[in-house]
Amino acid sequence: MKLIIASDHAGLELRRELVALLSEKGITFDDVGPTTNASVDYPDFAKNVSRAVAEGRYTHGVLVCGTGIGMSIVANKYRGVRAALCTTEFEARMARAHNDANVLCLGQRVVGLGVAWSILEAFLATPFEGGRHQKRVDKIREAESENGR
Ligand SMILES: O=C[C@H](O)[C@H](O)[C@H](O)COP(=O)(O)O
Repeated sequence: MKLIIASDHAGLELRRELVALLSEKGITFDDVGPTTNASVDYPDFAKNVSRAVAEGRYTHGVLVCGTGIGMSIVANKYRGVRAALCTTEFEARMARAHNDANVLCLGQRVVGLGVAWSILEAFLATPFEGGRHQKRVDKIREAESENGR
């Protein structure tokens, strides 16, 4: 697993807390900012992470903004990126097991640290089930091709 994480200003605090927990647990990652809480545009950070996952430089990405919505909208524009906005651990497990999601989006203004950490842990620990879900993921790829992504 190769993990990359970023946020905007509205997700900065939660990102910092998650990054501290990842380090504590010995999980390696690259944190690509931002480094100050100055207001920034979430698409700029979503693009960096999504491009890195789309190009195969990272296997998993995490994006945090105020709601997680803007980040997920941008991330899902990238071919090969399956971004899931999760507010519960169950959603994170399903996003991995059924959808083979490779980018997790979180909202700092929506979930607290405890819930966010349980979501992230589930996201990182749950394997894709394959089987009947594989052909559905293949159809997502077909949809990307149809739309010129
Ligand atoms: O989907 C967008 C995100 O939630 C942004 O983090 C949010 O829109 C930023 O809002 P503001 O500029 O008011 O902090």
